[in-house]
Amino acid sequence: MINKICCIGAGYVGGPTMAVIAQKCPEIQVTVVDINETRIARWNDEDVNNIPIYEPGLVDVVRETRGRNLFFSTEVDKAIEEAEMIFISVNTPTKTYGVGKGMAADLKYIELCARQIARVAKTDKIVVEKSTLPVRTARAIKDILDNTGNGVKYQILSNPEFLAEGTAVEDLHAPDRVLIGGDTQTEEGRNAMQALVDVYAHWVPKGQILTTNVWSSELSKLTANAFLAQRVSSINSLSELCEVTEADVDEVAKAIGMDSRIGPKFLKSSVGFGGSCFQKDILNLVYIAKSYGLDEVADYWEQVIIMNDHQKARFASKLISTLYNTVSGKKIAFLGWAFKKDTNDTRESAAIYVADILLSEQAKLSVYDPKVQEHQIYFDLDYLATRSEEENKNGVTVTNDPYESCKDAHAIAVLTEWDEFKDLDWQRIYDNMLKPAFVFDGRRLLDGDQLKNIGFSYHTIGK
Ligand SMILES: NC(=O)C1=CN([C@@H]2O[C@H](COP(=O)(O)OP(=O)(O)OC[C@H]3O[C@@H](n4cnc5c(N)ncnc54)[C@H](O)[C@@H]3O)[C@@H](O)[C@H]2O)C=CC1
Ligand SMILES: O=C(O)[C@H]1O[C@H](OP(=O)(O)OP(=O)(O)OC[C@H]2O[C@@H](n3ccc(=O)[nH]c3=O)[C@H](O)[C@@H]2O)[C@H](O)[C@@H](O)[C@@H]1O
Repeated sequence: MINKICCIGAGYVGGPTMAVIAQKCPEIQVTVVDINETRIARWNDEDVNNIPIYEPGLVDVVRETRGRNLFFSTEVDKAIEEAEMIFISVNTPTKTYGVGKGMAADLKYIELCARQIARVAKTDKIVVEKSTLPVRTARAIKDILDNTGNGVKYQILSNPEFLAEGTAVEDLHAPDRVLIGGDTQTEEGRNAMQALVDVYAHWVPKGQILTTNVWSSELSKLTANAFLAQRVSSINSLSELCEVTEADVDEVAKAIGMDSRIGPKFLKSSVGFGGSCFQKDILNLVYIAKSYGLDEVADYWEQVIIMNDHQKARFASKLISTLYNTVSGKKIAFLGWAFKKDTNDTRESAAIYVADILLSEQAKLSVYDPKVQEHQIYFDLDYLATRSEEENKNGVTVTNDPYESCKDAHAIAVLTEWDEFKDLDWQRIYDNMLKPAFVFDGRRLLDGDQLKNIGFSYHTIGK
C-alpha cells in the first residue's frame, strides 16, 4: 500500500497527472515538487485560476484536491525522503550541444533527479519514469541509484504518459490504457508493478492497465508518438497532392478513415504538427536507431519530420507568392500562436516557424491568441536566434483583440484552430482590411464559402 507519492517536475505532465491521482486516491498524499519557484508559487496561488497550466477542467480538480492530499512545494529533498513512490516527470528536451546535438534526448535533468534521490533516500523506494525516455534509460537510472545510494533498495518502473494537451484531464480520467513496465523476472519487481497498478486501479478498469517488461514500455511511448505524428505527416503529404489535382484532403481523409483498419482520428491536415513532444521523440527514435546502426529504420522515421518541416515552409511560401511575391512592409495578422487549441503551450508551434519565414521577408506581424501571453511570443521568436530581439520587437505586435490584429492587414493566417475564430464577425474583419483581403487557413477551420461570399480571397490546405 502506497501512502505517499512524490512527483519531481510540476509541468504539463506532472501537474495534471498528480492532480488526478490525488483526486482519485484521497487516502494517498501526493506532493509535486519543482526547482522552479515561480511555477510552484503559481500552483499554490490563492486564486486557483492562476495555476500555471491552462487545461480545461484542471482548475476544478486542483480546487478539490489542493491542501487536502495534493501539495506543491520546492522542498525536493523532504518530499523524496517521505515518499514510498517517486515519479520523475522532468523535461527531456532534444540535446542542444555535444554528441547527439539536435537529435538525442538530453537526459541531464533525469540524471540529476536520480542522483538527488540516491543522496536523500533512507528507505526503499519505487522510482517511476513518467518522463518520455529513450529505451534502456531505466538501466542508467538503476546504475546511479545502486552505486551512489545509501544502500536502500530501488525498483524502477516505466509508466509513460499518453495524455494530450488541451484534453489532459479528460485523457487522465479515461485513458485508453495505462502502461506499466517493470522487472517482471523478480518478486520485488512484480510487487512494485502491482503497487502502481493498485494506484491506477482506483479509477482505471483493470483490463486497461497493461504491464510489460521495462524496455517495451519505454519503447512503446516513443513508438506511439511516432505513429501519431506519422499519420499527420502522411495526410499532410497528400494535402499538397490534393492542391494540384482538385481532390479535397478532408474528403480523402473521411473516405479512408471510414475503413475500420485505418480509423478516422489524427487525419486532419494542417500547417504542420507542433508541441513539445512529436518532433523531439521522433528525433530521439531516429538517433537511437542510428546508434544501433539501423540506418533504414532511422531514415524511415526521419521522413516524418522532413515532411512536417516542408508543410510549415510551404504554407509560408504560398502566402508570400499569393501576395504578389512580396510581404515586405505588409501587415499580416496571425490568428493563433499555440500549437493546438485549448492550451497555452507554444512549444514547437508551427506559428513560430511560419512567423520566422515571414519576418525574414520583412513582413509586419500582428498576433492574437486567446491564451498565449505577449512575452511568450517574443521568447519563442528570440529563441530561434534568427534576428535580434529588437528586430523581433519591431516586426511583431501582439494584441488581445482579434479585430485589432486584422485591421489594415493584407492577409490573415490562421495558425491555431481555436473555436472562437469561427464565430468572429468576418464581415467586420473584411471591411477593415486592405483589398484584396486574403485568408490563409492553416487549420481548415473556417467556412471558406462564407468567406468567399463576403469577398475574401480564401486559401486553405489540401483543397
Ligand atoms: N507535455 C506533454 O503533453 C507530455 C509530455 N510528456 C513527457 O513528460 C516529460 C515532462 O514534460 P512536461 O511536463 O511537458 O515538461 P515541463 O517542462 O512542462 O515540466 C518539467 C518540469 O520539471 C522541472 N525540473 C527539471 N529538473 C528538475 C529537478 N532536478 N528537480 C525538480 N524539478 C525539475 C522543471 O523546472 C519543469 O517545471 C517530458 O519527458 C515529456 O516528453 C509525456 C506526455 C505528454
Ligand atoms: O507525448 C506527448 O507529449 C503527447 O503528444 C501528443 O499530444 P499533444 O502533442 O499534446 O497534442 P496532439 O493532439 O497529439 O497534437 C499534436 C500536434 O499535431 C497536430 N495535429 C494533430 C492531429 C491531426 O489530425 N492533425 C494535426 O495537425 C496538432 O494540431 C498539434 O500541433 C500525443 O497525442 C499524446 O498521446 C502524447 O502523450
